[in-house]
Amino acid sequence: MEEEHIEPPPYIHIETNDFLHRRHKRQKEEDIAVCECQYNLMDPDSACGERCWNVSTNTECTPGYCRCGVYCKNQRFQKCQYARTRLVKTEGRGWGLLAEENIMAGQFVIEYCGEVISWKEAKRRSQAYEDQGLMEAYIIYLNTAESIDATKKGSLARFINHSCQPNCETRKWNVLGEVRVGIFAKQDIPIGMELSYDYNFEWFGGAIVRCLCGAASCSGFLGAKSRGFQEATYLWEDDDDRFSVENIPIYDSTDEEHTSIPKDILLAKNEPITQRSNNSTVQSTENPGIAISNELMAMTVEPLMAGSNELTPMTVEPLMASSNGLTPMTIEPLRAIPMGVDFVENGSTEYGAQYADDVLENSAHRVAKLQNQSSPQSKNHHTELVPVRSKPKFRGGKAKRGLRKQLNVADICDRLSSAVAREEILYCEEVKKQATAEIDSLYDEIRPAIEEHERDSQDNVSTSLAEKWIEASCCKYKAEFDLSAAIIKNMASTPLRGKEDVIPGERNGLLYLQNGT
Ligand SMILES: C[S@@+](CC[C@H](N)C(=O)[O-])C[C@H]1O[C@@H](n2cnc3c(N)ncnc32)[C@H](O)[C@@H]1O
Repeated sequence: MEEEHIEPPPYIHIETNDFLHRRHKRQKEEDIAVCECQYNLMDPDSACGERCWNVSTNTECTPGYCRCGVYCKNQRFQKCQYARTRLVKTEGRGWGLLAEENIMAGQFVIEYCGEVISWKEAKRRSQAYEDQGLMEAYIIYLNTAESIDATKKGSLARFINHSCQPNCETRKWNVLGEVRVGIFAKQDIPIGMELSYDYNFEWFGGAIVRCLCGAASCSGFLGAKSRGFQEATYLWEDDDDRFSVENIPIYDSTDEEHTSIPKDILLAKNEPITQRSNNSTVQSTENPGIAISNELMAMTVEPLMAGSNELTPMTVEPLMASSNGLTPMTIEPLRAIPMGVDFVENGSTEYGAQYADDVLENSAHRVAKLQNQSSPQSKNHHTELVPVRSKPKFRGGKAKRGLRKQLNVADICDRLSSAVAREEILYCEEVKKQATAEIDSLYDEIRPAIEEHERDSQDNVSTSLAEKWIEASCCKYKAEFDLSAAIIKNMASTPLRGKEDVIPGERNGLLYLQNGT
């Protein structure tokens, strides 16, 4: 093995994010969340463990404010309390990171650090890196307005490879007023195993890379669910030839030897750049031997509702009709699934706070009517859905924004038999969540400015902040619209299934594979 002779291409190692387009936020005293924990020598869990309010809201305790003082266990990002890891050369996937100790499920592994840049800059850089022939992409989403670029500066987390069946996941934490991204173990990880997470929702894009994770559930390409990938491959257009990417240049990471970071973007050292080698020092996280099969067939879909409001049943060809023996089926039109209501497991339905009572009344009436009208097939799916009104609870202005009509995406996904359809909806939901989180964090920024303005009515709220707010609002509305559109499209154009058809182990319409299954 050449392990001792080769090194990864140079980069600048950092352990906290570097802010390029703005200053690090200063946490205001009134914004500091102080938990109720008090350290008790006899109970080690008393010092900000699972029961800590801050832990349950993914917020780190602020030193000097937490009563547990030095015993506080909820400052892991701040104290860089990382798991022990080791860099290794993998087969075909460049460098990777291994667990160098046994890691427990839920454990904080490492922070994904890099340069915090605006979304516009991320787009510009991503294109520039691609133009420079950089095959490894290190930009991930932080929120709808910002990204983290670990290309030139970063922590060891930049070496964690993607897997479609990963043992880690990313989680966002609030640390001293800033959002930071951590890699957390999804399961117990034994010493020596390669760490991986699913890039999909974080992936900024870049060259299209064939995924070599080897998982049985492999989606074929890195970030196949990412917006960048979908835009590049025109997934939802015309004949809906999703995943038919023959015309797009695909970078297969085993195809060629290549330099990782072009010399002109290196900041750390001016050393010769390490060539990618096919020598392997580790095995892939899962089944490295499994050949990648990505034979998804294009699906034929009749035009959506043919431009009329008449809701008539439509014929849909199933996905992969030739391989799984499914035959074309007739599905009920969308009316069988009333939108704008939240289907709850026990049959109750919650409406959003913004609906006036008469709207609620009408909706309830309509839902009940539709249920009576629906065919036996749709009855089978939806007869248990009974709308009930729940009074909105307003507590302060901020909560109001959160109380919009909610869709129960998990329930909707459970009704869809097409994995691709479910994935699209889950992707849109994730984007919507990020857009919501972004506007929530902006609210915290804009609120003090507004209050200040109201108090002494002198200064205006800064234009840039107001613009940011408007932009974030637009993003959020767009994300909500995209989610609704994805649901409508997929419910109307892909086969539905009954609750009884949901496979054990399935959640949100996705099957979660256990290790070794
Ligand atoms: C964040 S970097 C990960 C570290 C990278 N392997 C390195 O050597 O620096 C992401 C890049 O690693 C490669 N990569 C990560 N996961 C992969 C996978 N499952 N299959 C193929 N290539 C992968 C791709 O080139 C991708 O652009």
